[in-house]
Amino acid sequence: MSFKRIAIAGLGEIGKTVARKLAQGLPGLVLSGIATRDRAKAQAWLDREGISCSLVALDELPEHADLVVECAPAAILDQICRPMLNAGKQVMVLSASALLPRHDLIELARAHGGRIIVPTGALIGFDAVSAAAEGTISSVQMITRKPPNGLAGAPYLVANGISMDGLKSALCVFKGSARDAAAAFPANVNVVAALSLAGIGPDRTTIEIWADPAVTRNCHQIKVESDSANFTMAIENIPSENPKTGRITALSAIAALRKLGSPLQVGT
Ligand SMILES: NC(=O)C1=CN([C@@H]2O[C@H](COP(=O)(O)OP(=O)(O)OC[C@H]3O[C@@H](n4cnc5c(N)ncnc54)[C@H](O)[C@@H]3O)[C@@H](O)[C@H]2O)C=CC1
Ligand SMILES: O=C([O-])CC(=O)C(=O)O
Repeated sequence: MSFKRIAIAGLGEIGKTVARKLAQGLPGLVLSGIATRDRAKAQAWLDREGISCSLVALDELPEHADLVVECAPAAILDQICRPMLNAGKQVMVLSASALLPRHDLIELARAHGGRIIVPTGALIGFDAVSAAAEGTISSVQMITRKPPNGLAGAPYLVANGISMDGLKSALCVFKGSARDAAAAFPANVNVVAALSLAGIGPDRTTIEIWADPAVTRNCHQIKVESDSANFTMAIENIPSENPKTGRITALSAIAALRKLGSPLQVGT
């Protein structure tokens, strides 16, 4: 059996969970490298976990992997994707907000026979959305409610002087397109960026973002109207140790990896 070599870029909340699972074993896949900012810290973590894996530089990833799971800060998306895609390889992108304005990376994948895979991540129902998109979708509307600490520090809040401190009741902090939301909240609503790529694009997909001290989970509601079906979907994500990131995100990446090596594929 030939194994697909999987590397991880970014050993944070998502990267650690994916690394653990790959080290335990996913059929047909092998953990082949990790690119991280702080090598000493990463090595100490690998030692504690009993995982043996080379630490590599971002530009060395194509030598070590057939597919890289990108789970790093949005700012370094290009440094991860470009070398891999130039080499005709695959990148699983979690930083979907950063991908939204980067159509050139999709063109690069096309030009070199590479591939960008965006898993459903912290959201739900991309099977139904992409099926409906084969017909005609008239609207995709999303409402996100997060505990205030799941939004704190977002560039839009900082630029507009909106503080999350001592918030007593739910506050709508943003209403607009997925494109504008991804730029305004790059580490908080990757979900709407990915949803827009699955459906009708970043300008027609809309979102309201609420900071809500009454919720403890990252809650997303989606309403889709189309000529094949109307549907509403909701998910309440338990935040991980990183309050911005739901626990299910890493599991979605693992499920997408598992599909790569599986003889049975269920769902679109
Ligand atoms: N698509 C989706 O549904 C979701 C996407 N995300 C996104 O996924 C990405 C990862 O999320 P988390 O794991 O929660 O973030 P995290 O902040 O826990 O981990 C990111 C890791 O990247 C490392 N890093 C920083 N600079 C680096 C460099 N130059 N080279 C290699 N590594 C570097 C950091 O040290 C950190 O360990 C973020 O962009 C986040 O916004 C998060 C949740 C849902
Ligand atoms: O999309 C994101 O960046 C994270 C998110 O909303 C969640 O984990 O529920």
